[in-house]
Amino acid sequence: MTVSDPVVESIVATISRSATEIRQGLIGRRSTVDEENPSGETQVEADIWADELLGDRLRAIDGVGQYASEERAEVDDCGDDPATSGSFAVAVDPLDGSSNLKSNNAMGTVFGVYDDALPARGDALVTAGYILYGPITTMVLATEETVSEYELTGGERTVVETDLTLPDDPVVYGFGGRVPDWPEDFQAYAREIESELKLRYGGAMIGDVNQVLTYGGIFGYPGLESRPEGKLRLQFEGNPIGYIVERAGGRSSDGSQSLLSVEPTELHDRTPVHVGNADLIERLEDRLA
Ligand SMILES: O=P(O)(O)OC[C@H]1O[C@](O)(COP(=O)(O)O)[C@@H](O)[C@@H]1O
Ligand SMILES: [Mg+2]
Ligand SMILES: [Mg+2]
Repeated sequence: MTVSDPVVESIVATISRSATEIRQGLIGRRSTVDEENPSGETQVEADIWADELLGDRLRAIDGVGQYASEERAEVDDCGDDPATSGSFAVAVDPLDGSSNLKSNNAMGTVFGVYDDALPARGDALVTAGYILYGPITTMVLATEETVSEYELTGGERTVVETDLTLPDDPVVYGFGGRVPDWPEDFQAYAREIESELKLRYGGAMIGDVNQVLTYGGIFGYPGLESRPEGKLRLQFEGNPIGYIVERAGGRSSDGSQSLLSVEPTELHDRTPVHVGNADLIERLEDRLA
């Protein structure tokens, strides 16, 4: 199954073909380097390597006007301006959850294809997806039409599900950040959810969101007392995940509105992120109001 726009298909094919290589290249690249990314976080060798690999390949595609990643400070202009031409901007979190490399746990790659210049609102996304490096390498891809799941091996992508939707009856939840750092209203909401659903938290947004897409439920990384803007980045994490979950029939929220309506101010903006079954997100917004 391919995406109807040839440039977007080329972007998706490039990322999915690179995924098996990225997975293989993690070996020997687990240690931290003496560098910080633009969000002030320690980088591991693999973060920088995966960013360079994806950046080189995506910038070479005709019709990609901008490449941006969590690992580089500025937008890389590599073609026509996506705001005024038919070009696309690609925003990537090359390795999501890379601190899990040390303990050898799940990680991912997240991407969003915008038809506007970055930083852009999530409703400018035309496609978004993620790779999950679990026991099997899979890709979840959301387009305007549908959400599909693929298995990736040796550069090939094989469809396993063409119309992925969030199960109606929620089963799992996962919330990031230290509990004492959660604002009181979020703590009260979490107490309710704990009594209804099962905890699933692995410390990589992609792994945790994939649990929610598989079983139904809610994933959240809230605004914290010490950091009201939360931890996750709007362009590289919040928008793509919000788009995917909304396309799959769920909802996304920054605590008061859909992530896709959040107005960005800077490329590396952070935002609280909540995604999951619509009724759970509505309840959350009521509690935080
Ligand atoms: O360790 P914490 O505070 O629970 O944070 C976990 C969150 O941070 C992240 O690892 C941030 O992503 P990066 O690894 O891409 O910086 C998310 O994947 C995850 O949801
Ligand atoms: Mg991430
Ligand atoms: Mg990352």
